[in-house]
Amino acid sequence: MQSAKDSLYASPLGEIGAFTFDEAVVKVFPDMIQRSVPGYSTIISAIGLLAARFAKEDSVCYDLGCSLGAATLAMHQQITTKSCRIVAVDCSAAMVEQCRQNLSVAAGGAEIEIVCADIRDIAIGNASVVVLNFTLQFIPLADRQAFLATIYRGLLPGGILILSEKLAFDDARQQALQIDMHHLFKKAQGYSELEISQKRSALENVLIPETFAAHQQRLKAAGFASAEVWFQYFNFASMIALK
Ligand SMILES: Nc1ncnc2c1ncn2[C@@H]1O[C@H](C[S@+](CC[C@H]([NH3+])C(=O)[O-])CC(=O)[O-])[C@@H](O)[C@H]1O
Ligand SMILES: O=C(O)C(=O)Cc1ccccc1
Repeated sequence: MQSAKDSLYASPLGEIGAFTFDEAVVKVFPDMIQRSVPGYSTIISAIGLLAARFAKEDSVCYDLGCSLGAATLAMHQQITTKSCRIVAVDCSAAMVEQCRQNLSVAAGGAEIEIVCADIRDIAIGNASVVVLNFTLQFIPLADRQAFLATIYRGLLPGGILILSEKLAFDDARQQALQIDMHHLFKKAQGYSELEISQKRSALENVLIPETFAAHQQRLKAAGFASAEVWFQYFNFASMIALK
């Protein structure tokens, strides 16, 4: 997936609008997410491995908030199960359009269906794998419990939810340190102080992180038997919830 360098927040912006997944973001998205999310590539690879382990015959693997289809592609490359289908969903028309182009190379193996829709509105059923890779954080807090309950109901017994999120911390010093370390990570990736602070403003009230404890509690309340972190790099974590 070739991509232009992300310089969307490099020049001073008079007014910083709320972050959206529009055409401008789509053009630079692979570079943006790679340089902004510590461990992103590691998580994508592991999603492929986990999908290969959990994908059941005649079941569906969902990639919810698929963006350009990186997790779908990883699952497609790793799944060897017969008659397994992958459904990739995103509500950004610009993302879905580019995702269709990116995934057109994925021939053979699991069939891929790409849907432009709000993930809160789709039917989820017969699922062996559900991926929410940095997507739940953009869903309003008030909708998160009901949405996870819908995912739980759509999963087959023994199914897996892979939930990756930017985390918050209850302890004030941890919260300050982890955010600081994320900003140092971004600086080391070539982002300037201005880019970091303008993007931070754009994400305010758009990307809402929660603590691991809050996620774990919600997952259990939705019905999941267990929920644990399998990967964390500063304030970015990926969790496994099992039905
Ligand atoms: N309600 C919604 N319905 C559908 N899509 C949504 C919704 N809200 C947000 N999105 C979509 O969720 C994606 C979040 S990016 C996911 C990365 C990807 N998973 C990856 O593995 O590369 C994460 C990030 O940019 O930090 C965007 O494409 C939104 O359009
Ligand atoms: O850039 C950030 O600060 C993030 O939290 C990650 C991110 C990555 C891509 C789009 C939106 C947020």
